[in-house]
Amino acid sequence: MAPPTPPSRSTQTSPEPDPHDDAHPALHPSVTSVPVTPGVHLAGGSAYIEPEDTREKSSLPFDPETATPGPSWNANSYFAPKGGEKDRPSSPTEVAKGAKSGEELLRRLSIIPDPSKQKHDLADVDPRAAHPGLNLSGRVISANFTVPYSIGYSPGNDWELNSRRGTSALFDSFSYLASASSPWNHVLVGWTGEIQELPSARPPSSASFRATTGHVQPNKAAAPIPVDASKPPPPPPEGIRIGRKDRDRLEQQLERDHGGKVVPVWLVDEKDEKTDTVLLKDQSRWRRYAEYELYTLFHYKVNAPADGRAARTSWANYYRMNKLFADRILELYQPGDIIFIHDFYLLLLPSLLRHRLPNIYIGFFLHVPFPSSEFYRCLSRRKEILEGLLGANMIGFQSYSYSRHFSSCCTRILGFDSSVAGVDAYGAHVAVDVFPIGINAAATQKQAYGDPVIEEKVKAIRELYANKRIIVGRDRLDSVRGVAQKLQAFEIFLEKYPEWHGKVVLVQVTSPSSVQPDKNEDNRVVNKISDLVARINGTYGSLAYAPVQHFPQYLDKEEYFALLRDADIGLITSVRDGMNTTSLEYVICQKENQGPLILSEFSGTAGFLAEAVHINPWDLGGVADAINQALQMTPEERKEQHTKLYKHVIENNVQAWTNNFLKRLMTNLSSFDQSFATPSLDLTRMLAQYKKAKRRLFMFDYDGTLTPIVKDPQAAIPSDRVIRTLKTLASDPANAVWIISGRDQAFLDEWMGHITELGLSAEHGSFMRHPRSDEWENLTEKTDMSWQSEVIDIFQHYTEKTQGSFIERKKIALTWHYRRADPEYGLFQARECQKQLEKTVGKKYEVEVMTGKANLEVRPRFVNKGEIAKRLVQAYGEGPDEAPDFVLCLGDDFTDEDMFRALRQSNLPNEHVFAVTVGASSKQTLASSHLVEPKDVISAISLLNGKSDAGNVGAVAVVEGSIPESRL
Ligand SMILES: O=P(O)(O)OC[C@H]1O[C@@H](O)[C@H](O)[C@@H](O)[C@@H]1O
Repeated sequence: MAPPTPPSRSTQTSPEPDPHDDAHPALHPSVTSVPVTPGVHLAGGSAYIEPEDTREKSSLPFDPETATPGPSWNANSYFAPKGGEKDRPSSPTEVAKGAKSGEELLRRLSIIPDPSKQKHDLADVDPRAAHPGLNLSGRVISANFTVPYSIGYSPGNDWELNSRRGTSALFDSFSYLASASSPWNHVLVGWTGEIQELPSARPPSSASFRATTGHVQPNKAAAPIPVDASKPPPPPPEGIRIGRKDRDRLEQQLERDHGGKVVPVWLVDEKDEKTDTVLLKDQSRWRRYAEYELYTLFHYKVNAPADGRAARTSWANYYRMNKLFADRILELYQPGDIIFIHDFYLLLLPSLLRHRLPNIYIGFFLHVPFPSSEFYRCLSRRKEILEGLLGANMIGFQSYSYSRHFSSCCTRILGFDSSVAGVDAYGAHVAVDVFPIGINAAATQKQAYGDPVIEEKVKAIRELYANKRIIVGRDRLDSVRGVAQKLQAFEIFLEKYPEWHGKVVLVQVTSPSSVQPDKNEDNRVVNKISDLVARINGTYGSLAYAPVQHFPQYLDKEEYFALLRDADIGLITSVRDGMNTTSLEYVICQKENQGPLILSEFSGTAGFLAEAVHINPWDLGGVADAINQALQMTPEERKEQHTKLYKHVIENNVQAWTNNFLKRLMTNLSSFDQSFATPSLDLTRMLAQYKKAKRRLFMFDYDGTLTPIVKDPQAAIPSDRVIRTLKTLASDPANAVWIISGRDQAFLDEWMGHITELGLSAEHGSFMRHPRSDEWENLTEKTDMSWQSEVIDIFQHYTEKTQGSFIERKKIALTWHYRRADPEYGLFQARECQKQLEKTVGKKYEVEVMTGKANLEVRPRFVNKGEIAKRLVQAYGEGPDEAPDFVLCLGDDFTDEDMFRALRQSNLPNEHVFAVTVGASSKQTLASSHLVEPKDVISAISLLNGKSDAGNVGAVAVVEGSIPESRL
């Protein structure tokens, strides 16, 4: 089949702006405020500067020497905005200026396509070509908490859009997706962020230099931003009112003025329908739950118990925010789009989307750490968050340990089967994988080395710190960044290695945090850092020398790159960190100097940069020693280390990361595509055959089929609804209804014995009780049972080793249960036990060792549920008017596969047999269809009984993988 052809935009010649046209991204400047120029209609919505990386194929890695930077939406967006003319986007007039011919002019204005800058020949490089079955639209809709701008509003005027600081790697990924270098069309959906009203009267920010050393200010022209000034000024108490015209204007600006289409999500407090005006009051409330609860806990910090009402409100806001994102995305969605959701602000979005569009393709990436289950389980909304995420088809993490923690939480908290490859949830397989994010390496290199201003600064900083070795650190103001640990380790270094006094400086830049979990903590961190700096400089400094140069500010980008280039050591001591982009930028900037990188093993980057010097930031003496060793590395050692690091950062750049994620998502979508998976039970067909049939046979497993699996097997008793449903079914004389279970006679008698119309089979077919009879037939009477004592001994051994496990002794079969034990340890022990049983009793006797749901069972090989199924079918006779003309067989585990096998081997026509497994559609099974859980089984039987609530089962199929809203 030919690969789906994405809507071709590169051949667009219409002068009318096409709202879906994102083929011509603008090279995103650091500050933009572009009016929509009346009378100038440009393809793609605005004039653009083609990113220089159009030659860069998506088949990465590329050659760092020749590669040029990709478009940079906010490349290094944490830099102080400059606002100068050269940073403004080019107006159409400016773009047109240098054109040497009419054709070039039209090309520059994007009115006709530039052949050298078209998207690649998709058949050659498009990864979608490998997955024709997915019917992809060719578009990626990214969902990120905010758009890449800080937005300023002045009623009636163009909106002011300033590059948003932080998450530069992610914004570069969006930029890449929107560029001509990627085969995708791209739309970014994000909140506007806290909109600031711009009254002309408002005085400019009174930023002042607050370096705590007071000794050196690297560049007076840089606009250092004091930490406290980073937060937007509080909105006026009555809030900000925004009318429809102004909102439309922002949407137009965002749609036309950037490297891809941006669609804002409006999070508002009130809306006046009459005037179509929205009111924004407490704008920060949308981030509160994510930043106060999730960010904190995901970084292994616990908040003090808070007032319950406030917690409920912030959760409600979080849910609502996710819901509004879902609404916005669904307005844009076209079948075949891929939804790529980012980070901890949008953890509920996957399921909210899946709930409404069951077949939507969703990838999710978590940029921050995911904590171990021991920590995660402290979260009060732990279930809802996991369930929200499990609506995705694939979930990506920065490092292997985070992905393992996640899978483990799904098993421990939700009871889902999981492995390192993924989680089986709600009848679907959710893939889990690791994708450490990179940076736009080529762009960083070009910026750091191509600019004469930077060259000058490199010289100036060198002169400033002449004869000194520079250790550089740049971190956000947040206790998890480990700045205090860094300073303490540096203090120990100075104490332990006095030979370095006067010869080493630590230049530490601390920029404001991108999240606002706790103001008090911010202040505590600021005070602690100030105290440490003062103490170190007081103890080891002099009038001419301050060992710590601390700058609590954003640095101008030229200064930042110059500093990274001048440094002799990069020092990262985060105590918890998803991915540290400073360390990657440092590696690029050290192309000439080849300085070593000291990196905390608690940063997600450590797994990515295995060649760096890894340290434990809590081991202050160890960090001090690492600094000393790094300072003494020979040029050969430095070169060897740096070459490896550099290659790694260049090859695993953000473009490669983006491509990798999407490629893996598509592979997963293809392998778990519904056409390969077990289909849902076709209720209509089943009902039609049921109505036609005259001799009907029903075979139901019990645990996991008619009742859910619970911690205590004795507590798995049939509900009133199950009993009534079975009774009604069995009361039809045309129906033979059997329960075929691994349970013993006593249990089946106790709970279902009173329904005399039912047939019962206990212990996997060892015993049978026919309908309307009290007698149990023993099919194993003559069997040698000497194996039992040996099995008991082995089970006993594992019971002693596995807290919470226990043995169930039945007449014939023996079961070892670990469902009350630690799920992961229990599973591990069960595998060991199984191996031992198979090597010993399994070889000596005719017995089978079977894995069940959190249990292991041993029983004689010749008795199994398949034999019973065979018997029951044969009991009708073989002739066309004798054999059952409707068979419904339901089971959930390995032991039930014997029944499905027996039915496959029978001579019954396929259309008369409904072999149904209960569980994930991805499960390996001999059944021909599946239902998700026991309640769907009861709904399906009710449908045959003619009960109206049977409709639920259809709904279950539709909302597979979604969270019930009531749980939220
Ligand atoms: O075959 P079923 O009904 O799924 O039961 C499987 C097992 O389920 C367990 O819960 C019982 O304790 C076992 O005795 C039984 O064998």
